[in-house]
Parts: sequence; C-alpha cells; structure tokens
Amino acid sequence: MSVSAAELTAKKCTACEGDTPAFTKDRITEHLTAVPEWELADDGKLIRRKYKFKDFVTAMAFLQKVAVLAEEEEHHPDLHLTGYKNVAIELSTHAIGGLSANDFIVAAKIDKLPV
Ligand SMILES: C[C@H](O)[C@H](O)[C@H]1CNC2=NC(N)=NC(=O)C2=N1
Repeated sequence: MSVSAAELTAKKCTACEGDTPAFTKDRITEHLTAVPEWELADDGKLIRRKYKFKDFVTAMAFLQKVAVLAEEEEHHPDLHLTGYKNVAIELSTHAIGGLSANDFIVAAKIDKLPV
C-alpha cells in the first residue's frame, strides 16, 4: 500500500537501532510515491534530491533550513553544495546501511520547506 506525503509529514523520526531491518524494495517503492522528486541511488541504499538555486546565498540559506529540520528530527542527511549554487541532499540511515521510515519522513518534510 502506498504512503502519502501527508502521512509522512505527520510523523516524527524515531531513534533507529542497528537491528532495525532496512526497507525492502517493496517498502521503498511504496514510500517513493510520496516523495516523487527523490531518486533512488546507490543500489537502493539512499534517496537523493537535487536543487539549483539562483545564487550561493540562497543555496546556503536553504541548507541552513534543512540543518534545522535535521536537528529537530535527529536524523541527518548528507548535504552537498556543488558549483557554488547547486545542492544535492542524500538521505540514508547510517545505523542500518540502508533506508528506513526516517529517511522518507525527513524527505517529505524537506519537500515542504520554502525554496
Ligand atoms: C541517536 C540518534 O538518533 C542517532 O545517532 C542518529 C543521528 N542521526 C542519524 N542520521 C542518519 N542519517 N542516520 C543515522 O543512523 C542517524 N543516527
């Protein structure tokens, strides 16, 4: 059963232990429909969204908003700034070496941030 963005944004991340199983392909597919801007990468171990901003300051301001959200959720994406105004955000659950609900919750919340 597919999951909606509203369901994801209504949730909070929960602490993820190493014994939590990573999402299967089916669960990933169900969750990806809620965050269609995100691509699956690294053999299903992470999801990525790319942004192009008009300038460096705008890109950095957006990264700062993502950082605040990550701290609130206690789940932290890898943040990349390339070409001084292009941002790539990667989400995976390091504790389990794959994807968990936390990644999709944070992705859905990032999608709601003003750009
Ligand atoms: C206790 C706390 O929830 C963990 O250390 C968190 C911190 N942020 C994290 N972020 C990510 N992306 N993966 C993790 O496994 C992770 N673990």
